Amino acid sequence: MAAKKTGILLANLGSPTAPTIPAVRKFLKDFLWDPRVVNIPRPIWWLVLHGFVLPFRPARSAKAYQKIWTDKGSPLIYLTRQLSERLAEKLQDDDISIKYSMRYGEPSIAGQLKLFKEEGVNQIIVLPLYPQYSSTTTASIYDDVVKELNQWRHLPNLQFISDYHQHDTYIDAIADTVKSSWTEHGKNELLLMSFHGLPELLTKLGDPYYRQCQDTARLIAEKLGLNEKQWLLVFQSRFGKAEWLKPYCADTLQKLPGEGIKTVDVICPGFAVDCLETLEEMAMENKAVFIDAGGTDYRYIPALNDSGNHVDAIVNLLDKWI
Ligand SMILES: C=CC1=C(C)c2cc3[nH]c(cc4nc(cc5[nH]c(cc1n2)c(C)c5CCC(=O)O)C(CCC(=O)O)=C4C)c(C)c3C=C
Ligand SMILES: [Fe+2]
Ligand SMILES: [Fe+2]
Repeated sequence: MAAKKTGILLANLGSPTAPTIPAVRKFLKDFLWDPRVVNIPRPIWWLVLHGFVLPFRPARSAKAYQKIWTDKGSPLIYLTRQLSERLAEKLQDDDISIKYSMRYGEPSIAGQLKLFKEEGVNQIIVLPLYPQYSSTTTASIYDDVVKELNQWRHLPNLQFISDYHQHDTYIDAIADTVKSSWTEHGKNELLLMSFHGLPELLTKLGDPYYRQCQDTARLIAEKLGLNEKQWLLVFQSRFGKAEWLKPYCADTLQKLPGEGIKTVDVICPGFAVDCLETLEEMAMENKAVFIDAGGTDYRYIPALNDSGNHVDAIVNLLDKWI
């Protein structure tokens, strides 16, 4: 019998290959054509996407990507890669192969699964780097995994981690980042917990994302001993004209100084690693909204990224299978 060999596949969203208009257009075309992300009848959505979104949005998004792009490329991609490297260093096991992948772009999920096959892996654990499950993100990774495995004759054991929104070590790790910030810089009046938004309709159709964000936020607040006046859950990154989950982050930041809250700490617990949505939208754009409205201190606390706490949380999460 072949020795047990486990493949751990971290999966994240993906980024354009460069912060340029053509590269961003290619990325958005791939991402926004996914029916899990936008579930509008195909002919109608094709016309809207090609007539209104792809001619205009890439210029705006490319500008935003330029502000956060680094020598190592997109933060989302290099931080996911570094996280997988730290995880391999921590596990130090020849029977475990760790790879990272992107749902849109490279390295692709299909390509990394094929490499596992060549390595003789007979157990695969897929960990989407989305603590809260959404049909738009987590399920799309599942679709991509299954699309590849559908072509295999000999299927491995497969474990798909659909969420970890209330996992102890993940909650502890986030709470620790907040405590470290408080120790280093002092505690602001309010802890704002911002999650990526989602069309409201999806919750009505059974997507558990909204409830899972509420659970995560409450658990973090409890862990930090905050009363209900000391924290707030908001949703960022609205896209398009439909109603999305509320309260909207930017509207809230606009109002807070007028209500007497002039200093905020900000975390984004739904993002495993920093990316466009945290580094540009939260740490730059929304900071300006708050300061322009009369706020005096806005502190964005980074995502878990490739920290030891994050690696420990993932090892703990995978413990049952490795
Ligand atoms: C209908 C549109 C979108 C849905 C639904 C959506 C859900 C969703 N997205 C994330 C995580 C990320 N999104 C990121 C970027 C991004 N998201 C959308 C649109 C939807 N997201 C767009 C158009 C973009 C691109 C940037 C822009 O033009 O504004 C990213 C960052 C990618 C990067 O390269 O850094 C992440 C991460 C979640 C978790 C989610 C549902 C819960
Ligand atoms: Fe998004
Ligand atoms: Fe955004």
